Amino acid sequence: MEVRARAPGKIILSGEHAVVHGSTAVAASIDLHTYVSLTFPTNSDNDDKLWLHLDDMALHFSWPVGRIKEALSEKGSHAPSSPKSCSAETINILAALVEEQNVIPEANITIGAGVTAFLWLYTCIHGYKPAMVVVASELPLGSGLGSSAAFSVSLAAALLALSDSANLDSTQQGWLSFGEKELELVNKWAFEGEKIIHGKPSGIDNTVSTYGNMIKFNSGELTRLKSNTPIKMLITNTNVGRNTKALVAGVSERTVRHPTAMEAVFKAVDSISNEVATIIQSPAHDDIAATEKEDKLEELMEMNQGLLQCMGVSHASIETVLRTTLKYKLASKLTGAGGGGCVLTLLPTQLFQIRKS
Ligand SMILES: Nc1ncnc2c1ncn2[C@@H]1O[C@H](COP(=O)(O)OP(=O)(O)O)[C@@H](O)[C@H]1O
Ligand SMILES: C[C@@](O)(CCOP(=O)(O)O)CC(=O)O
Ligand SMILES: [Mg+2]
Repeated sequence: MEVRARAPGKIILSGEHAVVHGSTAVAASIDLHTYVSLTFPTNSDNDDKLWLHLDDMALHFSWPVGRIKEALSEKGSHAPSSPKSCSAETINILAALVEEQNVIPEANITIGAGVTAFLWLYTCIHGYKPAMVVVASELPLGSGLGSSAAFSVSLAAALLALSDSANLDSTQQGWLSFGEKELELVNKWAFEGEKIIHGKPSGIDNTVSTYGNMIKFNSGELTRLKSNTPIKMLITNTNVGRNTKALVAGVSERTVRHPTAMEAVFKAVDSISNEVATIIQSPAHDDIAATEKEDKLEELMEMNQGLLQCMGVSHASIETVLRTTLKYKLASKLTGAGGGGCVLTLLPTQLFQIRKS
């Protein structure tokens, strides 16, 4: 039997990093996904391996399930309905299982964290059962568009769909529908995956990837946002690679060095995010109101970008995009962890009419 799941990436409109320290943030899912297929071999296949194929990178892993069991010994736990954190000791054991495969090139070494997260989610949800898992993604990895969360959410969804504890309704054309309880479980497991990849995630990325649409997020609480006017954002990828875990740790270190100043920065970001959420949800009945709304959002994006610079997560490549878009009077901010990665630019609806006059 095969099950397939997909989960979207995201953009953060306001509040990245500060959200890790308790501030509010606003995020929206995007139409780029990570896809996971899970197949259990039939008895006649006589296969005792757990296979993982990362199609985009042409990386193929396979572990005899007995080898995983032996390495984890009593540390493994098979409890699909009780999401559990992976201890530092178990992360090391799983990372060693990944490393001994010797398939990840030095240049892509950060992929190891994703594969470690895979082994944790798989063994917790399915124990030591042979299976084949294939992953493919439309998202650029390590660019701020939440590939780590889309990976964790799509994986958790596929694994839970075929677990004993799943109680999913079949809808038309063979699709399974996840109810509120199941979505909550997917989100919790995905958060455990994100912890292995990010170190200290806020949970916003896995939450928006699980529930979709636009959300306001604060300390694990999500509020769904409804925008009644479209907001267009251009996403520019600087193509400068970076690692979320290192950037999040850098902000925490700065916070330890300058607690009072950083507290003020996080408080300002919190106000900005709440204002962004209010503006997004406010009605705009005509072009003038829509333009006013966009002007306010542009100003808040610039303010948020300034505060991200205070946190030390901007980058020369991001500044280049900011300067370039400013030439056209367009406002931009980094999105995700920064340090390279992607930049958002608001594209006003009246762009062409306004700029011409
Ligand atoms: N399709 C995938 N296959 C394996 N690992 C993945 C995949 N997508 C994401 N990851 C993991 O997530 C990491 C990138 O996450 P991160 O640094 O948080 O950036 P972002 O989430 O913005 O893309 C990768 O280095 C890898 O460990
Ligand atoms: C920096 C942060 O706010 C977002 C990270 O997003 P990404 O992994 O760069 O897509 C971290 C988090 O909230 O977990
Ligand atoms: Mg990430």
